[in-house]
Amino acid sequence: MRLLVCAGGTGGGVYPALAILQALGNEAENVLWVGSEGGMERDLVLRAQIPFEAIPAAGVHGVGWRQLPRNILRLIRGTLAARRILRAYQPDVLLFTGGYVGVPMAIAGRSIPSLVFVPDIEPGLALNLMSRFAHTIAVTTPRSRHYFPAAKNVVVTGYPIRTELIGWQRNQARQRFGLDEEKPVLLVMGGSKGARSINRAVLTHLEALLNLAQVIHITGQTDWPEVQQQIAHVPINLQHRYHAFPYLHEDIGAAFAAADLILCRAGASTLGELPFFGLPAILVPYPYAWRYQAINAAYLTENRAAVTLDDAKLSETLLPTLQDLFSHPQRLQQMATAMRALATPDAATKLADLIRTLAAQSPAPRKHKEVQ
Ligand SMILES: CC(=O)N[C@H]1[C@@H](OP(=O)(O)OP(=O)(O)OC[C@H]2O[C@@H](n3ccc(=O)[nH]c3=O)[C@H](O)[C@@H]2O)O[C@H](CO)[C@@H](O)[C@@H]1O
Repeated sequence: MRLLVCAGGTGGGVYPALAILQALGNEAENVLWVGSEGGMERDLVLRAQIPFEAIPAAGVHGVGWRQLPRNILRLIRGTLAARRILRAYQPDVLLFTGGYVGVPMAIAGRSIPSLVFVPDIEPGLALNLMSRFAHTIAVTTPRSRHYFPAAKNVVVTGYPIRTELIGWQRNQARQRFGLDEEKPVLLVMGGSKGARSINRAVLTHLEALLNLAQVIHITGQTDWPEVQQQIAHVPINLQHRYHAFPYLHEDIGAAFAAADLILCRAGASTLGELPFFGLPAILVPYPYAWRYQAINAAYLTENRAAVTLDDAKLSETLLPTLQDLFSHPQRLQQMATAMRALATPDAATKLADLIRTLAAQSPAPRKHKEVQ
């Protein structure tokens, strides 16, 4: 099977595809990953030792008049580059999991069997466009179905989990970070790039927060220097409770397994990774990402697995919410149970099966008309 993965932008577009490749195992030997020039996918994909090529990509929706001609030009250049890659690589199947980079590839490769995995409940603009060309659309929750025409082949698979997240025991995970086994642990993260408002609210209340719980704080690269300066102001007797990192690669699974509660954005991964770990959440949807994160957060909150806080009021609401939750361990336990009930641990396997089925439908090699 010759598989071409086209995904990128941020971690949210990359990790689901990596999880699917892991589930394909040896069958995924012939893989080429096409990402966007300058995206964060390059490092993540090369880290996983997968061959990588970059093409120009840019969004055109909601872009100002000055920027629009430049972005349209990039889209055209991206489509031409995608055609060249398809002609040279001749894939049997295309896999898309997110990012603008998929749009030129979906246009250039529209005759090739393709799977679009939509991680968020509501498909973003780019995935919506790609799904028009897709042979199969896979979604995280049944709630996504009504965003697609009934005639489309939509399969609910759940959100795929990377193998490096699996297998951590709570004790072992706590030891990994040098955490006390008895005291509660709060994990703070802002998605793959960090979240300034979450970082600011945590730093503002850090002392009070460390009196409530031990904290693993993943800051993102941008705010890391500022956070490092603040660490010096943490009272000496509380410093051992604060564990800050700019980013965690393989150890992110240990952070999830060690925590009793997470404070985070509501990116698509929260629909899969938090249920997998049965990790109750305080969700702060990113207010500038259309409605996607608000819809994800509403789903987890309606299922009583999370509470949602407004980004604009976070500095006032964060501490009382944490005090309330940590003083009601039974409620936290109920949220954990509700979160675990949403888990779909076989999602990666189901997605790998869909790819196998599509590969079997692939026309004889070197017959894809659009790319000749
Ligand atoms: C601001 C923005 O537009 N965010 C979007 C972006 O978020 P983002 O790129 O943050 O994506 P997600 O929240 O879905 O996933 C983040 C991923 O990064 C991993 N991780 C994070 C930090 C770390 O230190 N180590 C690590 O491995 C997490 O485990 C997770 O797998 O893509 C998501 C998926 O389309 C969308 O739902 C979000 O709305």
